[in-house]
Amino acid sequence: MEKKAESGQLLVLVPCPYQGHINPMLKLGNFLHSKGFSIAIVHTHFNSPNPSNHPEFTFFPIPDGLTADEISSGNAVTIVLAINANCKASFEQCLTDRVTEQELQNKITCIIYDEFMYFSESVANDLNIPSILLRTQSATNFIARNAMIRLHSKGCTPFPDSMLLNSVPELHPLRFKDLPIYIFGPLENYSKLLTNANNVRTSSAIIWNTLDCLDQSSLAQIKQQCQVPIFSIGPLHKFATAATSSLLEEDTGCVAWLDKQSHNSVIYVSLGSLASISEKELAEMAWGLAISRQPFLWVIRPGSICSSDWIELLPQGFLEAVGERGCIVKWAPQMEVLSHDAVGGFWSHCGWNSTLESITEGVPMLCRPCFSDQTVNARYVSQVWKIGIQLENELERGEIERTVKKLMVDEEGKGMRVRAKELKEKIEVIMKGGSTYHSLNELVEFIRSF
Ligand SMILES: O=c1ccn([C@@H]2O[C@H](COP(=O)(O)OP(=O)(O)O[C@H]3O[C@H](CO)[C@@H](O)[C@H](O)[C@H]3O)[C@@H](O)[C@H]2O)c(=O)[nH]1
Repeated sequence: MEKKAESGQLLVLVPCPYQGHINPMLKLGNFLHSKGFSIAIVHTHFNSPNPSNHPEFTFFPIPDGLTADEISSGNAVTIVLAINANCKASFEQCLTDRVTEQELQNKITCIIYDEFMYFSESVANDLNIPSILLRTQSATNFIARNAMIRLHSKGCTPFPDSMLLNSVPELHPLRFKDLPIYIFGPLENYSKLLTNANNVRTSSAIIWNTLDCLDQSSLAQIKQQCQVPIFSIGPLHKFATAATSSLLEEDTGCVAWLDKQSHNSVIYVSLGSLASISEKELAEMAWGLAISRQPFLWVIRPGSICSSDWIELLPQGFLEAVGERGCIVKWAPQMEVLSHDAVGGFWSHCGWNSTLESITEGVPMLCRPCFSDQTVNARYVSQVWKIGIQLENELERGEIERTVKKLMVDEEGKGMRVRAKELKEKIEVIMKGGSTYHSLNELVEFIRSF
């Protein structure tokens, strides 16, 4: 019989306050809670998840010291650097005063923190508590971003146009244009953030939201060089309860619209929680979808086109042209959407969560990466797993129309759908008795041994 965690074993989880990071951390919390651990979530005031959706956790907000200017800049790298500079004292105080008091002076077994909340590691050290870090992007991206940091420190960035399509030595099939960068601020800041997140000084282990069958050679390479155990336990979203950790309200009306569409006919379009597009790109996307004549469900997040009145920015005549064939929402219940029988393709920015969620539902992808690890993921979707097509050029309606048809209707897309279903089935087996299953069990034993 499985050994339960000792009563009162308390884990403190510190998510990075962005949707793509909150989701995997809270799902990790769900999993560990199911194994008998008590879970406390320490989070910044900025972008805090809704505690009432997670009655099984205790939430502890901490002041983050962010200024109104930093928040309104929308620059995630600046904001995360500021949180790391500001939060050490408030986190330490929260642990010594509130968490232990609330949990009746129970000892904190371990702090599990997002790699980008690296201030947590020094707090853990000060208080003599073991710590583990969670990485929410692929292992291949980890190697690619280290290559980018090295090239940047040698003064090779930005890469000249003539280099962009060349392969990066030893990183095949990645090209220089696929190396992760952040486009909304100086590369210097992004490189600093990644370098800090890379430095695992005293943490006891790394939890990685990935799995061997997608990331095998990169994981093997990293494990060889790493001093601490690595638990590759992805895809974490599969261990979720029904509870949502969405920061925006999900529009469930789109599921009723999907119910009326035929099998595999709908292309779902979403660029995640951070990426944005210009008005011109919005117009090209709109007309590309319109002339493809394919039903579509499109998430246009408020603020993603530099305006909250996004519906007014849609080109004139577009809504009339598509009529009932299109459904537009501000935020969707994405996992429910991807598992819907009507959804046959996913136009995605290729954030790692969206990529994993699409793969585990066997949905082929139209990839349009924007920044960070998305370029690496898109390249792997199209060139390694061969379950998608990448839109590489400037967005243009004719090319969008052709690519949507290629994915949704043509033989090429059918082949991708078959491979996507095969990959989905392979992952199901891995989760039931393969590498993910074993890593999860090993992780639980590892934490219980503290
Ligand atoms: O309408 C929507 C759109 C998205 N989601 C969810 O939001 C998450 C989005 O995560 P992700 O696809 O990873 O994209 P980002 O929000 O852009 O995530 C950031 O964090 C990721 C993990 O580190 C990185 O891979 C990305 O590049 C980075 O931009 C996913 O779980 C989606 O299911 C919804 O629930 N509803």
